Amino acid sequence: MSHALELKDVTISYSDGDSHVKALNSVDLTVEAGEFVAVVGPSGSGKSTLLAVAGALTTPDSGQVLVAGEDIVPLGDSELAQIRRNHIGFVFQSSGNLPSALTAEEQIELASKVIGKTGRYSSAELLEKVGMAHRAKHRPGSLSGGERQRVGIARALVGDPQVLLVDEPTAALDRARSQEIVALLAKECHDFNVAGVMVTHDYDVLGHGDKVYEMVDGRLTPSAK
Ligand SMILES: Nc1ncnc2c1ncn2[C@@H]1O[C@H](COP(=O)(O)OP(=O)(O)OP(=O)(O)O)[C@@H](O)[C@H]1O
Repeated sequence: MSHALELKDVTISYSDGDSHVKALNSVDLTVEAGEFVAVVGPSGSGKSTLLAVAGALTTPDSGQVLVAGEDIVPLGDSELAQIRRNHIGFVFQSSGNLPSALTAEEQIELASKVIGKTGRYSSAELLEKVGMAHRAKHRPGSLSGGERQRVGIARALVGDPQVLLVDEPTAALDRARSQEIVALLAKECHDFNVAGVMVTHDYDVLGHGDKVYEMVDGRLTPSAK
């Protein structure tokens, strides 16, 4: 059986004039279906690069990135776009990028149209799962930061992705809301059988990870919660 997501010996470097940075330095990571992994590290340590590589947005210099058993590194742009549409959901920092004119329900329906499939659950069911059924007709302007994040999570789960990539989900939230949102992310990964990877600065939310890794200067190592 293949793993839902696997990075093997992945390296990517950037040059900027005289300086040369290994944003990812021989990174290995395996995430199983239904597992929620947290990656913590300081600014500039390579966390966003890790998500970009795992999410078929950036091709590494070397190594393998296997999504549902397929190495995506050799693929071209249109095939990578297909991998993103079919297999990967993204949750962003504050879900501030939700179109302001659309209700919560319409946000989910739009995402479904964009990827061209619905998946197991209707938009109403997805909103129910993230505790937002009662706010389905509300637009982002009348939702709190935590509620917007819940809509962002439901939107990322449209179409049954195998991998959920989460970038600093608590950046715009207070402490209590941060705990709720990360607990919800972990629960949805377990319930939807999705391989989740969350990158964060926030040490307080690491307890929700089934596994925790630390990123320092492009190197990923297992860590205690
Ligand atoms: N496109 C790029 N061109 C040049 N350097 C880059 C590029 N992307 C990332 N880097 C460099 O690679 C390193 C890792 O960056 P990355 O954004 O992955 O870190 P991060 O841990 O996500 O940081 P933050 O928490 O501040 O978002 C940094 O030194 C950054 O300056």
